[in-house]
Amino acid sequence: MTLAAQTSHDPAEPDALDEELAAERTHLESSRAALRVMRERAQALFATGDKVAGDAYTAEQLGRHMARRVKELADDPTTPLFFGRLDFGDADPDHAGRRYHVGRRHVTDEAGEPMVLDWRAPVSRSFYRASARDPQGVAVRRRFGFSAGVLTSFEDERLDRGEELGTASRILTAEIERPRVGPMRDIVATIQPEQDELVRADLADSICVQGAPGTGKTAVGLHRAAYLLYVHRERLRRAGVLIVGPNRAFLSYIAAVLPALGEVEVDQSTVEDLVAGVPVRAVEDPGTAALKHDVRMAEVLRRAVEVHIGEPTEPIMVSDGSFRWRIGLDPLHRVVEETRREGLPYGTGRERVRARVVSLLQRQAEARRAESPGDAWLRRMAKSRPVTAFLDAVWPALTPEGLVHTLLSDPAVLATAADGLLSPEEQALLQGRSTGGATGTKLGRTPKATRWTAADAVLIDEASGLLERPAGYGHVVVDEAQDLSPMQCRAIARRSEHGSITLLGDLAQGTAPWAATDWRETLAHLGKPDAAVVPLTVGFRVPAAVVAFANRLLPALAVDVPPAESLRRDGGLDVRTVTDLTTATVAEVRAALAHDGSVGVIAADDAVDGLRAALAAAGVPTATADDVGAAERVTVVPATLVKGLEYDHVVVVEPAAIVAAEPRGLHRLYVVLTRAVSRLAVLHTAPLPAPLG
Ligand SMILES: Nc1ncnc2c1ncn2[C@@H]1O[C@H](COP(=O)(O)OP(=O)(O)OP(=O)(O)O)[C@@H](O)[C@H]1O
Repeated sequence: MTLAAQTSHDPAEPDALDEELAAERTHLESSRAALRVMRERAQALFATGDKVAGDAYTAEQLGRHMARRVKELADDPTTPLFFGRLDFGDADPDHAGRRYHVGRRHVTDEAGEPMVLDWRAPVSRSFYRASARDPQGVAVRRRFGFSAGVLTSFEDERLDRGEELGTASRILTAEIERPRVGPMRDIVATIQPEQDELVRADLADSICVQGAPGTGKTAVGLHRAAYLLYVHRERLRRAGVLIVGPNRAFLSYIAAVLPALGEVEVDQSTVEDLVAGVPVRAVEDPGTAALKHDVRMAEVLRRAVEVHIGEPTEPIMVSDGSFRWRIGLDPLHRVVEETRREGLPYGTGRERVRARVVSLLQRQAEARRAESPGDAWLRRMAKSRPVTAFLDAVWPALTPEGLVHTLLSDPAVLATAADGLLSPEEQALLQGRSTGGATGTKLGRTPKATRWTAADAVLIDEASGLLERPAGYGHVVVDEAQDLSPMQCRAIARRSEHGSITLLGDLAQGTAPWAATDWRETLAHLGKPDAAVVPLTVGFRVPAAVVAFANRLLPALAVDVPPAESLRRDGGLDVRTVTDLTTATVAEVRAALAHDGSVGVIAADDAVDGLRAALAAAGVPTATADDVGAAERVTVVPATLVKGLEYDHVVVVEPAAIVAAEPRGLHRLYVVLTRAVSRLAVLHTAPLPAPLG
């Protein structure tokens, strides 16, 4: 094997370079050995954990902690332990003359000296941000090139001599142009300065990233999660971090990134799963769904809850066996009114009323007996029949399903709650009176017997938030956020009320009927109206020629987004009229398989099965989009599932059919055309949609 050692600006003797490379390899080997020792120690502690811990609870806590620690210290032989090095100059006050290797996690030797610094450590920031203009004390920045875990090259920038490569770095270029296979990988080695600024934003800051396809939004979101977990370990471990993605195929595509960065405890969910309080067993017409996702429904639901709070009509008389106690109407009015004014979630309010009633009883008992009744007495009174009957009259217990069930089934209840908010036609639509109940919610006599739709689940989640506040996350990353409905935003807002969010999206890729056209509105629904909207404009995925082709659609998409510039000058675009789509697809896939990398065939949803069958018949096995670990190199993906994914070679089959399949079909086509990493082939029999023709 030849060692392709290279420096960019400092041609030195090849022998010296080989020596340097050899030294770096030695450092890599000893770092790996040190990591092994760290892991073995953790494992040993894990094994003896229950012997050293005092009690079962401590043992379990310790066991869990050690299990996590062992996982965090896993070493993947195919990913390099470090990817960069910083040599500080003599003048730096803190790090004068020091040299640090920067990698995926801290590795220390037996004496506790650092061998590799975590990329998230404060010093490592200079690896991403130092420049010739602002060297931040760094004399030399070195980047390493790897192939299958073997260190093959390095590239130096002498920042102290004003040298800087920026995006001209050969190692960056190689990483970007690398043929893609399998799931998404981390980008720690090549995070760009403007991305790093977002990754390292303060935990308190909510931010919204508007970026064209392939500008690294998903990558930024995942790395920010990893960064925040590093800096605020304890707090975020308690509060939790959540990643929200558009569908399960996408989540499985990104699932390996955080574990590769040593972060194994992050929740990942689709919005649908986040609000899955009830099973979804019915499908809805788009019009009714859009109405249920409309933000006015939040107010309808709030009112529907509020009408349950009534006025006390009779005093409470309750006996404890020895005495009969009485609470008159006036104090009961005051209790209800005071609690109502506090604006608590309804369920919490009910318990607050109960507690206040009990404390009125307690005061009477104290006055009579000159001593305070015990806890058992208080509990008994709280659960006594007269107290519960009073609560049921003025503040009845509600369930979210019950509430939505009534709203969808009882015209009078809906009319009251929706008065001035929804037109009579809209109310009829909600209750399936205008569609004859052909699609949509299949109402049963009870909530349990009802077959709910996905939009019902969103309403039920809203109702549930009105009754009880859900446990929130410390930080939530929301990907493909342009497709969130106002009601879905509110579901996320409830879960991030006391935390911050990273919102990632591209208005041009909005395909939902309620897709955002202005980030400010989305942010307002998310409860973060003041979050900064930051653009990302450098594309790392799609070759320039393909971007130019896809961008012809932009004027027709009616969104105001900054155009992106592709870093990739390579790549190929081939748009062809064919006579038979199936035959042409099979031939195109065969040709693509001659190259390295993944092949994605993207077609209108209803064409997918046919294409898979044709490919199978031609001896080309294919995988489905949610099976990222599949051995097959070819995936056939329905257009509606391809958002956020990428393939090395993309074959788009019949764009006109993709556009015709849905109201925002042109936006969908824009998504579809921007999935290619190296080559895009567009095969069509029908004329191309107008903007492309
Ligand atoms: N700094 C970087 N260095 C190397 N690769 C990068 C960098 N930033 C992004 N990439 C790569 O570019 C590709 C696109 O990134 P990503 O999927 O995060 O983009 P996106 O903006 O979320 O795209 P989309 O809008 O299509 O969902 C990925 O393969 C990612 O690894």
